[in-house]
Amino acid sequence: MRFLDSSTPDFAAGFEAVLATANLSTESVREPVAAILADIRARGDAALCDYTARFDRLDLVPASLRIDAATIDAAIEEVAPALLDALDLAATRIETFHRAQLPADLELDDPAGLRLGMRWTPLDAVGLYVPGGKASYPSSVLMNAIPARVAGVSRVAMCVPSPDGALNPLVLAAARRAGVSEIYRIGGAQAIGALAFGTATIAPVDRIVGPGNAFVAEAKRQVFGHVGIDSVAGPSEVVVVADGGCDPRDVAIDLLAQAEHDEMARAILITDSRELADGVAAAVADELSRLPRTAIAGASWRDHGAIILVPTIMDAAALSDRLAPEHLQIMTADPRAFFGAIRHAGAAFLGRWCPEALGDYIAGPNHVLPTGGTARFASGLSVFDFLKRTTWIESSEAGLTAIGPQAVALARAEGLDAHAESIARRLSANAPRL
Ligand SMILES: NC(=O)c1ccc[n+]([C@@H]2O[C@H](COP(=O)([O-])OP(=O)(O)OC[C@H]3O[C@@H](n4cnc5c(N)ncnc54)[C@H](O)[C@@H]3O)[C@@H](O)[C@H]2O)c1
Ligand SMILES: N[C@H](CO)Cc1c[nH]c[nH+]1
Ligand SMILES: [Zn+2]
Repeated sequence: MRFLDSSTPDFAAGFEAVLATANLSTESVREPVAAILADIRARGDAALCDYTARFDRLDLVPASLRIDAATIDAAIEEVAPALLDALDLAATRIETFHRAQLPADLELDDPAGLRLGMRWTPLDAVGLYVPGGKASYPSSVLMNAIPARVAGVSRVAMCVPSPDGALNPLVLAAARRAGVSEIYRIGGAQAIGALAFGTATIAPVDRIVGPGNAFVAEAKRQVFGHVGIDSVAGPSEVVVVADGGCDPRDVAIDLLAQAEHDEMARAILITDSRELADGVAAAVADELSRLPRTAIAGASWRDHGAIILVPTIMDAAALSDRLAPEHLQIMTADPRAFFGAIRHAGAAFLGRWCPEALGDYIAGPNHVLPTGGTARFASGLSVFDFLKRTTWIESSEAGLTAIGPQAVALARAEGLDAHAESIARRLSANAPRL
């Protein structure tokens, strides 16, 4: 963990180093991912089965890539009813929040006599990536699939790795609850390649969404253009802004809740209280000694963790914006005032009673969020990722007469005579000539 005091002369260099580790780079896996994608494109299912055997230690044949309905039914039978109820509450809340996002079509009466509009249409087929290497994520199934269904996508294909053949029953229950159409037991770059290019068993999709490790993130980046993708959601991150009124143990466990996702995850505290900073450092060490995922969380905290001391809590806003974190947890006396000063964050959690984990599971907004500083220009998953827009123009003869001559003039200025003629030939003889 790095400790930085913004009042010291070496702070700028130290903060640059924090920024450097926070910037998403998948450069180191660019070549292996390109090779996997090329192989999937060339050899389809056979390559998919080979990589699954190599990386997930699971021997498959093409017919066993897809998880059948009987396996899903049997898995759901295994899940405790109370857990299915919790899943259902989460699904209902996520559905309500995403339904409220649905945009209305636009239709304008134009003063020149045309009608102009914009119509939203759901995508036909999407691919959802649900991570499954170091942990299982039933919650990510809901977060990926529910917005797709709310948007009206008819084919929702999901890939989830099952290392050593282990399938999490709650992942399958979540897929059933959220209305996933097809589930494949594959992961990594090979799953992204199969969804993008298609194989004999898996039909290609139009857009691939969902978080994953560096291999998944880089594969999505490489298939972009052939298919659409959402933002690049890589290893998890949190910036916690906390003042001296907070309990150091609350802050410590909130930082570790992110660190336990991945050795590459990043958890950063910014505070105006030296006492809190020292208390959190001690509490993290203590909590790490008892947490089951101590190896992963400990490595993340050691290599990517930071505590930054600032003179006043509002000074934390500019630093947080430079990090543009996936999650920003605001534990200050007036969290709304602090949030008002923030421009870049995937999602914000306001107040001492709002740990980020509440948003991971059940609050309603999506937990698939931009990481690695990409919150500067990207947003979390929403119904908009599953919709596209078509604009439309309807013109009468009067409308064409009103604005056609200017279009003819512009077409001639571009030297595009067929464009000019296609309008000019429809203009009435007494329309103005420019
Ligand atoms: N941003 C978000 O919304 C969000 C949500 C949940 C999880 N996450 C992140 O998703 C990530 C999940 O990662 P994960 O590893 O647990 O699961 P994963 O499913 O993303 O990756 C597992 C796959 O990686 C591939 N792989 C592993 N080692 C490889 C190698 N050496 N060469 C080629 N391929 C290899 C394998 O095919 C394996 O199936 C974590 O970083 C977690 O923080 C992010
Ligand atoms: N915090 C993760 C996004 O970075 C999402 C998640 C799923 N389950 C638990 N957490
Ligand atoms: Zn989480």
